Amino acid sequence: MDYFKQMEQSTGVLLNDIQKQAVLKTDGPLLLLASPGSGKTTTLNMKIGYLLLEKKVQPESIMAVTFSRAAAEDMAERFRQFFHDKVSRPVQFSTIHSFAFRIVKSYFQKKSINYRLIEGDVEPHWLHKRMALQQLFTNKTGKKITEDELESLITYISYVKNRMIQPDQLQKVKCSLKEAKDIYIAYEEWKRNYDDQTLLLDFDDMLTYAYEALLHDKMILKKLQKQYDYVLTDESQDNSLVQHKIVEKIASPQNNLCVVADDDQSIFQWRGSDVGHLLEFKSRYPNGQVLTMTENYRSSKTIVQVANTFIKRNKERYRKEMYTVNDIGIPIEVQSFKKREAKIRYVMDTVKEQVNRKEVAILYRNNNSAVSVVNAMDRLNIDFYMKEIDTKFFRHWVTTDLLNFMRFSYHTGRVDVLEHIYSKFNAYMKKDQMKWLLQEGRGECAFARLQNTKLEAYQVSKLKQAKRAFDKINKLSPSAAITVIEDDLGYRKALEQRCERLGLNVDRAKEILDALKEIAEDEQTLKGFADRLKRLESKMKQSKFNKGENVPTLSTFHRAKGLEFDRVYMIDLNRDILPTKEDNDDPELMEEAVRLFYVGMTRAREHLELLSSGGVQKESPFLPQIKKLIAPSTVTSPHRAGTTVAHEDLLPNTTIEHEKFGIGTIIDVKSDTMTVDFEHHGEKEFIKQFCVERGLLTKV
Ligand SMILES: Nc1ncnc2c1ncn2[C@@H]1O[C@H](COP(=O)(O)OP(=O)(O)OP(=O)(O)O)[C@@H](O)[C@H]1O
Repeated sequence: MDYFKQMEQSTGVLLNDIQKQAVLKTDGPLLLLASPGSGKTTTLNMKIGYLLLEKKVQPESIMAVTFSRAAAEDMAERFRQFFHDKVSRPVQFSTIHSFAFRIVKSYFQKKSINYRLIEGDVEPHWLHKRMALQQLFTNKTGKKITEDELESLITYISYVKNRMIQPDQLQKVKCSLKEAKDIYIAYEEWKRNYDDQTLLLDFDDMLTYAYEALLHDKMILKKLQKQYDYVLTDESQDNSLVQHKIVEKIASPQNNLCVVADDDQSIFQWRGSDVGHLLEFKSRYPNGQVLTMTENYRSSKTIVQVANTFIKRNKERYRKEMYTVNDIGIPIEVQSFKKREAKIRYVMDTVKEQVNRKEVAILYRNNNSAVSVVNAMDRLNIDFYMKEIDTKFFRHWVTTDLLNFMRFSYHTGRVDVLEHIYSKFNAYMKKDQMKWLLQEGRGECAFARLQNTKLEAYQVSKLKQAKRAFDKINKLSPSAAITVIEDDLGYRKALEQRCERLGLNVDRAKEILDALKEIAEDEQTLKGFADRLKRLESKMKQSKFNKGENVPTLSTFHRAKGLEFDRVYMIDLNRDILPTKEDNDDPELMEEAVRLFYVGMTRAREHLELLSSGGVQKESPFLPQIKKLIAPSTVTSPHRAGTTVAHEDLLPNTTIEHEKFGIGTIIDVKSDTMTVDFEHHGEKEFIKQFCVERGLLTKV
């Protein structure tokens, strides 16, 4: 029996003609360009299986790299599912970083270079890249760097190194932090001069040095080239220039290189991925083959058609027409809620109804969005799995400010706390006054003490007002306390001014404030509020242990790449979130925002909901476009002759027609759910109410 037939029997997947061609083309360069859900990862796995089982290639001779550790794990898992009983030794799937690190280690060993990693677990902690950059920023500006600024700086550095930007070109790289270039230069110098014996290395340096090793150490290069007869890379649209070059060096001179990519899913260009290099494949390998896979196996026709038309607004792309033979499915829902809480409540209500919760994903652009969802889920006792655990929200300056306002209200003599907030409320306190208070130390109410000093006329009443406000705060519920902080003490205005002055992202800061208000709503005391924040942080951290459980997945759009779910909720699709203000001003960023939205949509198999809040005027400008694309032909259910099934019709042995799965017989009915045995799709379980409300079933 031929390989493909055997694989169909053991995995249930019969590859299509293009996929088969991609598997059979083992020798020479191949670029496999493909649409979402077209089976890139499936084909790559089948190809590796083919190399092992049919061509009898040793697993150690295959270099299989992917973009992230999570993607490498997913790929290894899928490979295990397909081939666990067929191959004795698995292929190692690794990230390009871990691969590069192996090269660097042998390179440095040969050159007797000591090195220290300054990312990951670093001891002492001040040697960590983040700490070093914070210090270098302070040295340069005399100020403390904010989290947002630090992120911009780190992104700038990654971009420069991954794109192999030469020093004389640095000023051309955009960064919201104007000191970025100077700090980058100082950072490189600090690493070089740290001590004579040791080289400091960050993760991006691994790539730079690995490439240097391949260029300058012929022995290392030859050894790798000899070892790897076949080189395959998945998600290659996210590889940076230096990463592409490393892979290409190792694959040469045989060039048995299979590059799998979808330029429309390239969403890491902001930190240096280089899809342009990929698109010049033919000029690098004139004899190379390019295969295009556009049949989507994952999603309903509705989703495929809308996503396919949406992505065409981008100009910088390979022309592809994604299509599917899947059923039309159910309409895409686009909803805009007045209030964010209402939106979250709506998502929770529908998630609660789901039996198969691991087929549900809640996706968002920013990690901050996750906090409100986690809060709501925890209140409802719904467990979840988080794809990426980012707890920066709990240490963001807005969160810290609010907690400090509350803390200070308990003891207005705590000048050490006041120091962090005195410039963020409307008492117009001066630096000198704060300095004087700090010298005086903790004690009586700071405002009362200031009243005894020489004050500007306008300060007298302002300080009294501030004292009254702080005296009130600790007797209020957290929600009311935040209103006093925002309005009476003018924190919201101060926040806007601070963002304006320091070039910080004001929308991000307001999002955090709004999320904090949401969390505060269900709490009675300020202590309860602070404890709640701790609980949510710990819940998030614990959520990684729910992997594989029957729980919904929470993820950013970025981290959801490569995944698929029956139901996908894309939340917080608001103006200035996707696309952001910066995206609006830059055509390249705008195209990336479009791709990000596209990646989100194409994660859904059947059910896709696009949700925003703040009313239609606040919704993402992508949503009106999507609404236009939801033409009646793509969204309405195919016409069915029978009458819609009502609750009382849902009885065992009744034959029904489902709009997607066709004719079937109800075989089991429980209080909320029922099981239907379909003629062509086997047994499926449904929520009764959902089927009835949506009119998904008709009587036969
Ligand atoms: N020939 C095929 N026949 C039936 N199903 C297939 C076939 N090829 C792939 N699939 C199914 O299609 C779905 C998508 O496949 P896969 O995840 O490999 O796509 P992908 O191109 O890597 O997707 P993305 O780029 O969106 O992450 C999977 O459920 C897979 O089992």
